[in-house]
Amino acid sequence: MLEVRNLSHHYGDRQVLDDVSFEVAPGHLTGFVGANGAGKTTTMRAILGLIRPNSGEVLVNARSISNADRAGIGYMPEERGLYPKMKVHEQIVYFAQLHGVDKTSAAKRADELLERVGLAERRESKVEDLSLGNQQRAQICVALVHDPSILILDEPFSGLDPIAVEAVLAVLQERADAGAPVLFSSHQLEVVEKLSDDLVIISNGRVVAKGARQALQEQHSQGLYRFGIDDAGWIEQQPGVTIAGREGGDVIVHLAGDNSKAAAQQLLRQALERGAVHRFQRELVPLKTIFKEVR
Ligand SMILES: Nc1ncnc2c1ncn2[C@@H]1O[C@H](COP(=O)(O)OP(=O)(O)OP(=O)(O)O)[C@@H](O)[C@H]1O
Repeated sequence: MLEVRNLSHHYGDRQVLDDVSFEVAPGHLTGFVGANGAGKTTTMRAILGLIRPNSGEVLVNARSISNADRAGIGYMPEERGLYPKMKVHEQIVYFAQLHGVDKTSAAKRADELLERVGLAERRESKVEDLSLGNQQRAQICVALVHDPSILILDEPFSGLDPIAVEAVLAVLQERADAGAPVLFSSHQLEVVEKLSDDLVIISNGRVVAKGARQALQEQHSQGLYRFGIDDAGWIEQQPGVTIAGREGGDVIVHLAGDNSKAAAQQLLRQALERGAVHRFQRELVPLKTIFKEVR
């Protein structure tokens, strides 16, 4: 378990982290989202020990994080740190060796990772000759080559095509399945929604929402139901019903009151009396909506 506890930090008289606390559970992919300048990179740097926060602490398995813990972190910094003139495979091996992996194992692991992220054919290319998306894939290999026990990734999916997103996700999931806590920041909310088990949302240096992604979505979706019915004109005339949206022939309704579950069943009965119901389900708001609500 990786835990950030009560982190606060100032740059000059500007407070950029204000009592930030959250946990990244082993085996979980935790999405870290927030607007530009919200404090994600600063938090990650504090975890890595690259800045010393004014107050607060970082814990690994309930103990203060040690240098050994930090050496075991796979970090993908926001400012990408590859050497442009170095060849891709050579570079990944070089970084693995910095983490104490012997050259033979590093070379083998680098080949495996390059294969996994679809970059094997470019192993002998100089980094500067790669497209930005491919440089990104190489950077991910660097973060993973020493089989890190914790992963901290600043925008790992930016600039990746959908196939590469899938490939990178599979590698991250594998590390998570091996028990690593994985924290990744991203502005691609639909990607975060798809990938993350847990969420931390930060706004102006404060954590404004956190927890299991599904639970957070459910919490923000109280009273929302989707009906697939041919004629929905009558539905908005019902007391306590407002139309929250229409999509692909479905109507999404919001049911007011504490017992929206019972109200939904009542509405379903009415709909069935009027004709066929092609679809009836609870509707989950997208992460984008939650993000706007809490920030
Ligand atoms: N070295 C620094 N000196 C002064 N201010 C800084 C420094 N680094 C970051 N900041 C400020 O701290 C705040 C938080 O920045 P941070 O990079 O942590 O945000 P972020 O959430 O990662 O943003 P983004 O999504 O744009 O990468 C910003 O207002 C930024 O300008």
